[in-house]
Amino acid sequence: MTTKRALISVSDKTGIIEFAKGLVEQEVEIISTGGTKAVLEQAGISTISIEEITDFPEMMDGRVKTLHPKIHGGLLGCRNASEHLEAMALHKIHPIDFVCVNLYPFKQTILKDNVSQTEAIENIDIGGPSMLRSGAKNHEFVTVVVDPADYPLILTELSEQGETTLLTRQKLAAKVFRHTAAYDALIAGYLTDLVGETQPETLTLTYDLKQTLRYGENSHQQAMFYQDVLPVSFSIAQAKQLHGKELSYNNIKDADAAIRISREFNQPAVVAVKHMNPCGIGIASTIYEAYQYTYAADPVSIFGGVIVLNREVDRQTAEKMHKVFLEIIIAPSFSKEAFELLATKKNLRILTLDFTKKNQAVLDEKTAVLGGLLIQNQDLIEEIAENWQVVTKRKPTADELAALDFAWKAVKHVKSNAIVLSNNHQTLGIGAGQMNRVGSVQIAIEQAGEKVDEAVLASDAFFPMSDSVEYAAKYGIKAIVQPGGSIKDQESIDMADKYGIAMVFTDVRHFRH
Ligand SMILES: NC(=O)c1ncn([C@@H]2O[C@H](COP(=O)(O)O)[C@@H](O)[C@H]2O)c1NC=O
Repeated sequence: MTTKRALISVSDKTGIIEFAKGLVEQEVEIISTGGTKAVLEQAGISTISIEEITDFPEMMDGRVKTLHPKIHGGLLGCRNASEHLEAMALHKIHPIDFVCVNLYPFKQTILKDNVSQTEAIENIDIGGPSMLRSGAKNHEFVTVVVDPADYPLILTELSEQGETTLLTRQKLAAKVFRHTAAYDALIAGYLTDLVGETQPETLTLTYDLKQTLRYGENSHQQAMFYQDVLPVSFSIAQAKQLHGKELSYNNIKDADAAIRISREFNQPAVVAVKHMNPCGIGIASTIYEAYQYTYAADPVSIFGGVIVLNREVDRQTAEKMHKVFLEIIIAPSFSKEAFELLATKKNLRILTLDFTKKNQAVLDEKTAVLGGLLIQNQDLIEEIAENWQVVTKRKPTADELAALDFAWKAVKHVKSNAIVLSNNHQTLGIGAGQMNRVGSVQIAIEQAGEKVDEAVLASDAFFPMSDSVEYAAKYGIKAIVQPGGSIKDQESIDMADKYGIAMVFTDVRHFRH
């Protein structure tokens, strides 16, 4: 019987000495490449160098070392096919039964600051994936391992039954193909970005499992949370949980919605979200005041809400939040006293987020549909209120203009048809997700109650007819911001003029479906 052989060639040397020792104990011979060989020999494990097998030196800065028929023949030859065995005998190819390879650190390289293109390209591993793929293809006979976490499983099976099981080899092969596919996807993404290709004919995305969730939107749905393989700092995926129960599927979606809204504001701002819509947004000169505005915006809906504050949470603000049942609080930091107080609630999820990276958000937005994936740029268009077009006889006052600006920032985050009523620092009424626009106007006005007197109105898209303006006028709304663009714009303008409403057109629509 031929001696079993393992080929070890790893960039990440974690656990490799123990693994190699374990293989040697099972009378497996080891072949290894330059750096790996040095590490193993230093640990007293003798190995066959790759050059001895290939009869070629490692060359071209390591670009060519294992790319040789003596290696790939040893990995790919079927041990039960007479032709293959004859070819192996003829060409003196010794079978290789184990491949242990992990790849050049391409991801870590491109994540470095100011990395050169040359360095990135040099970190594209060619020989490694080739061996992994050869071994994985021939998993009927070959055990292939890419993840150090799997070394113990292999050693256990070898010591218990003298070989790995077919099922283990199949599982390891599947893992290898996932790994090489993700590795290549990252390289493809890097080069695609480099050449500025924005509409590739094939989309190769890769995400890493962050968390297996207890369930999905409902308890009978299975769910997982995958994160971008290149971390996005200002995101729920990278927020750090300091306290509380594990995030649920719905928590993650709501937190994401709240984080996106908080991107709109530079001054102290507090955002409260329920079911992916804001139920209150407040801005002020202090975070304490901003929270009070947010709470007062809708003291009923905030119950069970997700709160994002863009400044450190102090004791005073924490005391206020402590009085309310909240699911999640996210902020850049918490004072010691604030944290201690909030953490007395066992289940309350408390997270920190790096607000210094607020503007480094990803540019693309992906939405799964049955059988496909939609991709668009994020709705990050920069708008300047001074450039809006006043279409009515009356111009908005400076105070109304500030309120319209605030309402406009809020309405783009409300599910369409979206209407927001606000003053210049606080939402007062939010009408979300109605199938007709006037329905959203009615809900927002009803919610604002008596505060409708101090409110301006923002509509995420144009009014198809004048009924919304008429309804708003009846309740005393003094100013409106909307994109304009309806064939019946003039009817809405006439209606606004009739009631002395100041109306501006932004020429930009903010649907959110
Ligand atoms: N060129 C080759 O033939 C080749 N064969 C193996 N490698 C890689 O070289 C690394 C190990 O090198 P070393 O043992 O010299 O530290 C591994 O990440 C392995 O995937 C290669 N490098 C790049 O393609």
